[in-house]
Amino acid sequence: MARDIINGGVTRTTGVSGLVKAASLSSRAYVTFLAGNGDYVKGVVGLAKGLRKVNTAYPLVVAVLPDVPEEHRQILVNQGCIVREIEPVYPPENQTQFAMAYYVINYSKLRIWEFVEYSKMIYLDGDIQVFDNIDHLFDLPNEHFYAVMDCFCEKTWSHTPQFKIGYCQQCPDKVHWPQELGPKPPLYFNAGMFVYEPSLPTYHDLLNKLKLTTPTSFAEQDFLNIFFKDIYKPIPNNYNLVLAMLWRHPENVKLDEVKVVHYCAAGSKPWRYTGKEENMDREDIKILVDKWWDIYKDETLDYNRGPDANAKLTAALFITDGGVFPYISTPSAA
Ligand SMILES: O=c1ccn([C@@H]2O[C@H](COP(=O)(O)OP(=O)(O)O)[C@@H](O)[C@H]2O)c(=O)[nH]1
Ligand SMILES: OC[C@H]1O[C@H](O[C@@H]2[C@@H](O)[C@H](O)[C@@H](O)[C@H](O)[C@@H]2O)[C@H](O)[C@@H](O)[C@H]1O
Ligand SMILES: [Mn+2]
Repeated sequence: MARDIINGGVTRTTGVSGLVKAASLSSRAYVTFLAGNGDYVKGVVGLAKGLRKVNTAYPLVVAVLPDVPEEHRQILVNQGCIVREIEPVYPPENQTQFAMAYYVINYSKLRIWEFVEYSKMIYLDGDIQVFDNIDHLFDLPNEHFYAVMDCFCEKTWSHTPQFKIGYCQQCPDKVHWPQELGPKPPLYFNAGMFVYEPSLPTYHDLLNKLKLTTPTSFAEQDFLNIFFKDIYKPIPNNYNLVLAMLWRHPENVKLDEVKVVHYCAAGSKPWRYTGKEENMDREDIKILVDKWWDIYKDETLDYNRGPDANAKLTAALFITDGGVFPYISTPSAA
């Protein structure tokens, strides 16, 4: 029985083919993470609308910590998101100074490996926007962990040997890794976006290994880099533009080809943007922040309120095991 979650009514089943298609489609989803009762919910609303604008075939799951208020959860459901509450994950007792104090909550991202009703997921931070359809990433071969390489040049990296000698994997020929420092560090990804396969064995392995791993500056991002180092496969920067690349490695950025923007540089969160922090007065930053706001404010992108809302078919599907019913809103009828 399909249930139309837009109006909460019970509608006619959309037919076997629709359900089979929905079932196969619904084994894939985007997922993001939301904590607290602050303004990151705006980031997630923007992300939900951005994914809708690029006509993704897949839903957006939002893993929320218990401290996310009901009002914020309702906002997300009204934007067509699938809201899943998760329990926090804390790192072992430690004296670590995280690069940002709040990074300690980011370990809770690890819960998304438990979402095994999906065979493949793409994780996106709430401060990310998708400007081109990236559904094709779901077709990447399984058994790997796909993400974009990070950059070590911001002062948030000043505690590391890479930063101290001016080495960055984004320009490995500029400053070579010196023999005396031992083997070159393995490729390191930004954990704001990645393609992965939920798996209970991997989930339990992650949590068990976390208990034995001393926390470090970039919290769960460092931990995920250690855990997945043997199966990590870099994907092009276009799939997660870490904004610092614009001034650290402009030669590696073709802005008109960028598909995903990660507003992670200090002062770049669009919903808090003032333009006052370092680099935030750059024209390219202003353009990217405006592009985020254009989507956030676009009411035609609101869920089931777009111009072709009636033409859109929405197949809601119960998955009996957990009562989870992801919805599939197919792009407007041709
Ligand atoms: O108060 C917070 C801080 C972080 N986050 C989530 O955790 C992710 C990682 O934090 P952030 O993006 O701020 O880290 P950055 O990529 O800027 O280092 C965010 O994108 C949000 O999805 C959140 O929901 N509430
Ligand atoms: O908790 C650790 C965080 O580490 C990462 O953010 C950092 C890191 O990428 C640095 O390399 C950048 O210099 C910095 O700007 C950026 O904020 C992830 O984006 C975020 O989701 C989260 O995992
Ligand atoms: Mn981020």
